[in-house]
Amino acid sequence: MKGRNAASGLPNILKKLGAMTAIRDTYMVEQSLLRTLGPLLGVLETSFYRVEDNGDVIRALYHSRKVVEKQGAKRVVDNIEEVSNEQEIPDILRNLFESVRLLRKCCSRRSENNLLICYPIYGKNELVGYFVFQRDREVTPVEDAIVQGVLEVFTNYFDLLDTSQRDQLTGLLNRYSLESNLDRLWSILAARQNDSKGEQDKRIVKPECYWICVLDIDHFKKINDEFGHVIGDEVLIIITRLLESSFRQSDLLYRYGGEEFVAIIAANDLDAATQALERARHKIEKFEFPQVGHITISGGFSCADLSVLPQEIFNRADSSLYAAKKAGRNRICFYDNLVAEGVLKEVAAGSIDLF
Ligand SMILES: Nc1nc2c(ncn2[C@@H]2O[C@H](COP(=O)(O)OP(=O)(O)OP(=O)(O)O)[C@@H](O)[C@H]2O)c(=O)[nH]1
Repeated sequence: MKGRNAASGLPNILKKLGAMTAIRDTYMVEQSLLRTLGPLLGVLETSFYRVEDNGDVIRALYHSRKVVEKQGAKRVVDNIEEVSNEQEIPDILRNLFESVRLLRKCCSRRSENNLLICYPIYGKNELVGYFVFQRDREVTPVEDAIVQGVLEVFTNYFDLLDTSQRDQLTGLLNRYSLESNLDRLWSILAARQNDSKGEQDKRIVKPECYWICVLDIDHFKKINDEFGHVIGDEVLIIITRLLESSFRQSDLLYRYGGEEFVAIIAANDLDAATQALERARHKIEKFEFPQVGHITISGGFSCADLSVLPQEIFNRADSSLYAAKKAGRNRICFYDNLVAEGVLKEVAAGSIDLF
């Protein structure tokens, strides 16, 4: 793309920015960023790596486009793949990330016949990710200005959306965000199922299952009544931090209601999921809360089974939480076990609409 072409592509760029800012879901906005920048730079593959505070990659998005010809007509087909806990980032890319992080600007590395080019992405002045693509030549000053501009619109809009999806007291994702993420999770699982029928991508380490857990603080009303709402709020914040430190960065944690949290965690099997949840419960049980002393939580969880509606899985976890409360609190119950023990009756899939 020469300078002249880039300028003449302005209406197209504005159209794409308009489309990007019409989206109301943070994950879709990330995808839209790649769909916008790939064609602008004339490349077929782009990637976005989201990083946590210490610089570790927590999520990667890979976008690819190819032109397919069917009955004489050409069509562009694009594909987005999302990977949590990406394990196999090549050394050359890690090295490039490090330079970009230290220099706080776009850097490139020669890789065989191509250049690997990486831009830093900032949110609230902190590094939040990298935008990466490969090409046979460096970016021109005009392209550079366009990429920087698009990245700036992206981060400003992303921050705005992210704020609207977060609970103000704890900073956790809110109930509205859970609703959209549950549907998204089901789409990812469906894509994986199709994937496993075809050729598997060896690069991706896929957890076998996601688990949805509803957690609730025990006797929280008593804490408010005895110590006041300010202390109650402090307890909510401390419990949030304890839960966050018990799960992986790539797991999702929501404040669903007053003293109710929802965790969506990736784990290979029931044992691993139980361990993660028990670790969280135990951490809270052991903690000495200022003024209040010891507090416990109860929880119920279920496996994200694709053949069942997301709302129904949530309902299973929620009824398991109710069973945990009834059984004496300070415990986490698994839905299938409760059904096998006859404590809960299996509800027909899809018959309940919670949201
Ligand atoms: N401090 C504070 N309290 C809240 C907030 N949101 C909800 N609550 C309180 O949370 C309490 C929830 O009480 P209940 O639903 O009766 O549950 P509980 O006392 O925890 O009892 P169990 O769940 O049965 O163990 C109520 O007193 C609410 O006022 C909040 O943002 N801050």
